[in-house]
Amino acid sequence: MQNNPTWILVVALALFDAEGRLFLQQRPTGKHHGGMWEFPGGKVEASEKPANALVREIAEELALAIDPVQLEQAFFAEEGSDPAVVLNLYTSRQQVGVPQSLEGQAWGWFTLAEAVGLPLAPMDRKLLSRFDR
Ligand SMILES: Nc1nc2c([nH]c(=O)n2[C@H]2C[C@H](O)[C@@H](COP(=O)(O)OP(=O)(O)OP(=O)(O)O)O2)c(=O)[nH]1
Repeated sequence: MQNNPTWILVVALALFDAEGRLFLQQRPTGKHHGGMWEFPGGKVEASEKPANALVREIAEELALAIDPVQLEQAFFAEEGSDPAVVLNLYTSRQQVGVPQSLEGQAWGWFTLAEAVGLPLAPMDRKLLSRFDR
């Protein structure tokens, strides 16, 4: 990617458990949208394919081994400028163990009704609204 990109690509995961609850985590205070809840994920590096970046981010944040074969492309959102942030959301129903909070973030499993009641980062709220309740 260029030194001053006009847009950046972020990948995120809507991970559902066996009861259909959704995994969300809280952004650390002091960061952009600090304290707000989000789908786990992060920025795609220049040398990476998006799905590989997602697997890396989930391992780094939660010590979970996400199987790329079980990822489905879902929705995207775009926000801002200089740079614009493009967020690609994937879904997975892979049954994972208990996530570990490797970055100290709060997390939980939420029904969709519970999730909409959380203070969500703006694009995460937009994306969440795409799921049927
Ligand atoms: N999930 C989410 N990310 C957003 C939104 N709006 C927005 O600018 N972002 C940005 C914040 C971050 O730059 C990026 C998400 O990547 P990340 O989770 O790796 O960000 P970060 O703050 O931990 O990393 P960094 O900037 O410290 O390198 O997307 C939003 O509504 N939801």
